Amino acid sequence: MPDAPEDHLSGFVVAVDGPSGSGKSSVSKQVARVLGYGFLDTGAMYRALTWWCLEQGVDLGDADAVTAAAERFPLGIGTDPDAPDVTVDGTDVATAIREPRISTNVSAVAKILPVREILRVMQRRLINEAGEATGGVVAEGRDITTVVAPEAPVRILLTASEEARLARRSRELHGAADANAVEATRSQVVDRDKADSAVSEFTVAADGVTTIDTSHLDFDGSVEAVLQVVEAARA
Ligand SMILES: Nc1ncnc2c1ncn2[C@@H]1O[C@H](COP(=O)(O)OP(=O)(O)O)[C@@H](O)[C@H]1O
Ligand SMILES: Nc1ccn([C@H]2C[C@H](O)[C@@H](COP(=O)(O)OP(=O)(O)O)O2)c(=O)n1
Repeated sequence: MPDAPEDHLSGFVVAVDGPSGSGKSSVSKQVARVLGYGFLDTGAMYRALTWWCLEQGVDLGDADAVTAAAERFPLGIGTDPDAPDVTVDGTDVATAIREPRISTNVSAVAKILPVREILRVMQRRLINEAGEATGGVVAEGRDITTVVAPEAPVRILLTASEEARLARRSRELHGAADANAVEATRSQVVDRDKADSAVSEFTVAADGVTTIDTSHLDFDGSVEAVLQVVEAARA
């Protein structure tokens, strides 16, 4: 009997996990561009599901209702690093899913284990489709190295100090990293990571996972550090 589609991974998979603001999305996207690989932002999937539940008036505290929404989730997600579109039932939600109302609610959705299992299956299918199309994929999130693609040949935990992560997110959201801007960002970074840590281990590297601390690296340095781990694995 042939393997079920999710039984093995197609293409060369680079799995990247880490806390908010560590640089997962931006660094992984650039690594995918350099390698000519696909790119999968799994956080965008949790965000889009949260957007859809809110849109439909689903009570995020009702795990059965959110799971039912996940079962019929009409998500479209691009894996081209230059066009990572996100649509829900044909509506472009790429900008809407970055709004604070989604950032503050997404952990409630991500903590529901049957929802995680539904998205895990979708994520493996997307990784395989992208891997078949381009030869490889860089997939990033919170549980890619441990749950979604634990057999990936490259598994990286991207970390950075809380101070560095707060400053980056603050600059991104408020254009500044002064004390007020950092305080306004804290709940979206620190509190969310605490909530997300209940269901995924992304603060300590699992066995076989390489930690890259980007606290003192600039963006290009972080990209280079990831590429070096990939090159070592392919050598
Ligand atoms: N090594 C780095 N040094 C400085 N800024 C960075 C670095 N990596 C990412 N950034 C910036 O920090 C912000 C958050 O990065 P992002 O990739 O969204 O993090 P994550 O996906 O882990 O939450 C972005 O504005 C990004 O350009
Ligand atoms: N593989 C993943 C990816 C994201 N999540 C959850 C946890 C996060 O709070 C949200 C949003 O993830 P996202 O990567 O967009 O968040 P940050 O950019 O790191 O702030 O989704 C998850 O539980 N598992």
